[in-house]
Amino acid sequence: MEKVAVIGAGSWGTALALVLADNGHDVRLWGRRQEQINEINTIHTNEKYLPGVVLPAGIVGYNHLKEAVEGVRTLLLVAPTKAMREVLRDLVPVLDEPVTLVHASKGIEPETYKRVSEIIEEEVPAEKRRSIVVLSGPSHAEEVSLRQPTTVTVSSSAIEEAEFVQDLFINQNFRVYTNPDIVGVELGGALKNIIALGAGMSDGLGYGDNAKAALITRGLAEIARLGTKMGANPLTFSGLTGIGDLIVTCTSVHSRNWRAGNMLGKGEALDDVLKKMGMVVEGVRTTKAAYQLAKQEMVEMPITSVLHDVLFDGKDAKEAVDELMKRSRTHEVEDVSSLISDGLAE
Ligand SMILES: NC(=O)C1=CN([C@@H]2O[C@H](COP(=O)(O)OP(=O)(O)OC[C@H]3O[C@@H](n4cnc5c(N)ncnc54)[C@H](OP(=O)(O)O)[C@@H]3O)[C@@H](O)[C@H]2O)C=CC1
Ligand SMILES: O=C(CO)COP(=O)(O)O
Repeated sequence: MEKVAVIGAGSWGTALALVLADNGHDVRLWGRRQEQINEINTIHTNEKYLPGVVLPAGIVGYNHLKEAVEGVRTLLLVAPTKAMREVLRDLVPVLDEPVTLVHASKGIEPETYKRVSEIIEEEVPAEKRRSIVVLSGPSHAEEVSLRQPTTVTVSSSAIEEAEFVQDLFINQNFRVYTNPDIVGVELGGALKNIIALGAGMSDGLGYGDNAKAALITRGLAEIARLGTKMGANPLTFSGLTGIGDLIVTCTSVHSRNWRAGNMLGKGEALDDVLKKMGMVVEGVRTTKAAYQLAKQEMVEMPITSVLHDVLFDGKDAKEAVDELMKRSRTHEVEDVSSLISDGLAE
């Protein structure tokens, strides 16, 4: 049995705390609102984020970070990407021993283009961390908390640390794989949220399954294009954290990104949509980050680019689709076009 502190009592932190408690670990779930922590400790629910779910008694809520992390060797960080630096800056002074830092957040920071593991590396001094491990994959909190079959991947540069985390979480409902490609695992998880916004928008506009299949497939192509440019293994994008997460987020009504996109497609304004959601919609900030990063790296990302214009420049969603459909003709598989331009195939 391990002592694990889960930092972030939103939907995903609470669902992962439930998996750890089911596995018999001593789970401390930290949240910043005292009334939420009282609810977790007295009636064992977190109604705002996981309505109807009764939490195992093995989850104890904490409102004070220092108390939550005392004597703990493993921390699971599940704050929205936007809040990650702030949370880490509060956390570092209360860490006495080096810890394994697992994170399960999916985003890229717009100002720096940093992945979450890079933010952790910057904020937590080397002497306070054993390793950084990423947990990602097709996994909605709503289904995990009902103990429905789910698969995820953990990734770390230290395989024994990834296997340690695999063992912490794995059970008959929650199957955990390892993959050493941190860059690919994190970029797949972050960038799929952009495409999910687009899939929701397409549904909101009244387009059908053909359009959604196109978005998923061409979305994967541009995710892999940027990902490999940033150093990822292209094979990672055909795994759970690539196509797997893209499928679930583009097709599930649980997806906050899909739902936000759907409202945008129906003509609602971004600010109103975000207010209505009441939960984090990571794809919005990640669209900004990916759009700028792709420009800097000179990587073509047509879907991300039109979505950026819809979200931040007032482009009409229907016009954005027209623009995508009217792009000049091209090959489906880039390797073919480079072979042709090199005169090696025709
Ligand atoms: N939900 C899911 O199914 C999945 C989510 N993820 C990822 O997990 C991450 C967290 O998402 P999720 O749990 O769904 O988000 P939610 O919107 O459900 O919850 C957000 C949580 O973060 C807290 N929070 C927000 N801002 C701050 C801050 N500045 N300081 C401290 N805590 C803060 C909120 O606290 P408060 O209630 O007090 O506002 C709340 O506990 C995201 O990166 C998401 O992409 C990944 C896989 C699945
Ligand atoms: O990452 C997720 C599922 O794997 C959650 O996606 P949403 O944030 O769109 O709900």
